[in-house]
Amino acid sequence: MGILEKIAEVEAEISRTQKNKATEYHLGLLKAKLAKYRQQLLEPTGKAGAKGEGFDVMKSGDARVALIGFPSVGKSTLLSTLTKTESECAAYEFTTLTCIPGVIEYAGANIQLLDLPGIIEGASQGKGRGRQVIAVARTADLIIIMLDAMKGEKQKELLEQELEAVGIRLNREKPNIYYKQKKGGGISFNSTLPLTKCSEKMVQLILHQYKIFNAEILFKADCTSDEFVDVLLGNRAYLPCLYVYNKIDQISIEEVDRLARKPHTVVVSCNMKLNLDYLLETMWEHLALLRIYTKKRGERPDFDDGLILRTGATCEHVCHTIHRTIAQGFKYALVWGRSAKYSPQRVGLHHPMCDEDVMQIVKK
Ligand SMILES: Nc1nc2c(ncn2[C@@H]2O[C@H](COP(=O)(O)OP(=O)(O)OP(=O)(O)O)[C@@H](O)[C@H]2O)c(=O)[nH]1
Ligand SMILES: [K+]
Ligand SMILES: [Mg+2]
Repeated sequence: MGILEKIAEVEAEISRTQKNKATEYHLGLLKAKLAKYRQQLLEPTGKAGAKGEGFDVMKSGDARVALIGFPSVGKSTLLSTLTKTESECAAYEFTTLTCIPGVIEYAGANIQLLDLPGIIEGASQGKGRGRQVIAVARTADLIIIMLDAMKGEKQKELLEQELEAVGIRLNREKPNIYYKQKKGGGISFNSTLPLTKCSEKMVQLILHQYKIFNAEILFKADCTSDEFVDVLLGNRAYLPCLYVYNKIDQISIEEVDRLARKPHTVVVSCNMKLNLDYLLETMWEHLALLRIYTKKRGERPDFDDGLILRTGATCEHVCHTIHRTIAQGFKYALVWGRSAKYSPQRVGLHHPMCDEDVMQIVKK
């Protein structure tokens, strides 16, 4: 039996099985099995083939945003509208057959926007160019799921399933579980709080299925067994996602209002250029990039020429962005802004920076 049939079989069994206390372990195990098969599907062992499968587009700029959606929802129209790049747009499906990069200049940052071919149901299993599109999506800092406002709900669900199936987790934190495989000593299981969605027994059964008999596990949050499997398999991508409903010129104002209130959602019309400014603003918020302004002693900072860094960046990251040798001669830095307890605060290399901080480096 091929891997696809195995997957189909387990999926069928999951949907046949009623969800209740008695079937809890059985279902948990089935889901762990499913995750295992999908893993095998994505990373065929031995032969190369999976590698280099994506479209080779160089990363450039400060961040990368990938446009994912069914055919003809308006992905290329959006790229052509927001960037100087033209990507062919047409009323027929699968107009775009490869990855087309464009650049959005916003708040002093260069954001790479990638137009991609439309994907369809079954993409994660290799239908159409789905696998390649998804491979690119994994490399993005933000995913935009573009939807046709007329058929958004169904499309949204299907796309989420496709991305989920290949280990992409949208708008979710990495589960707070410590896991380490060991050479001996059996399974050591602990949790820092009472667990309501998973249990030691469940974890043992799952590990058994993966033929793991020695490991250390510490649940630091009330996670589910699915989340444990995610940590166990390890190659999950936790990415922010924005849902963009396009073609709102085609639906009623009440419907526009309803869609606009959903979380992580922006409604637009690319053809009519409606709400695109708000889309850029929300995109920027979801990327959560930091703008850091440096200054020399006795001089004013240059607010037109900031450095762009990622969330979680420290003083050390700022140094590296300026030049790779700066951190070596670093004594301390003075920081003005939201990350400082008082302005200026004297900080070390590990100081976490905030958006729009001003920094002055003092050398040894
Ligand atoms: N009514 C309406 N039509 C739009 C809007 N934006 C795009 N379209 C139309 O939708 C059709 C498809 O647009 P594309 O940009 O080619 O869509 P795509 O998602 O790139 O499609 P593929 O590359 O085939 O996956 C074109 O005929 C566009 O003119 C919009 O805001 N409103
Ligand atoms: K199209
Ligand atoms: Mg297109």
